[in-house]
Amino acid sequence: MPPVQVVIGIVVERGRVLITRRHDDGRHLAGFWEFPGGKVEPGESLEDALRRELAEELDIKVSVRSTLQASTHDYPSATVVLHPFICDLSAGDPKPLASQEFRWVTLTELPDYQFPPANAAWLKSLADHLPQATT
Ligand SMILES: Nc1nc2c([nH]c(=O)n2[C@H]2C[C@H](O)[C@@H](COP(=O)(O)OP(=O)(O)OP(=O)(O)O)O2)c(=O)[nH]1
Ligand SMILES: [Mg+2]
Repeated sequence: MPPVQVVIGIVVERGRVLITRRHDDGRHLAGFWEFPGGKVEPGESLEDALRRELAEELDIKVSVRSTLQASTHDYPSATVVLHPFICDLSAGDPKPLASQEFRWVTLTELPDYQFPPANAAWLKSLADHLPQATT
């Protein structure tokens, strides 16, 4: 199977980042915290996929500031390539349309949340890429 391309939004607002919690439904990574996003559909650009996912999952619009290097992780079920985008919130108040809950957290608080193994490669160095102090 070819790798699954996944876009994720690291939405920054007033020194905090937006994280969402996956449903406790027994599916892949159930209950883990993550950054909103999802799988890129055929024919879609990465940025179009990001806008679609953030609209579908949270009813928000974002403007992209920068991207982080893509990272690849092998899960037992599939290989996933994560494409992280650092964004500003440009419109809307987040609603947890596809997750159990969302939170705005500082980078200092981020280690208190359990993220999927694929995020570990870059999560610790996230501060180096963010626009302002988020502690
Ligand atoms: N959204 C998101 N997915 C992540 C992160 N880290 C990570 O390993 N993943 C994995 C989990 C999934 O195997 C894969 C795709 O994410 P997803 O479940 O959000 O995909 P989707 O929104 O298209 O949802 P679905 O239609 O498959 O239910 O990426 C992350 O920080 N955010
Ligand atoms: Mg998703």
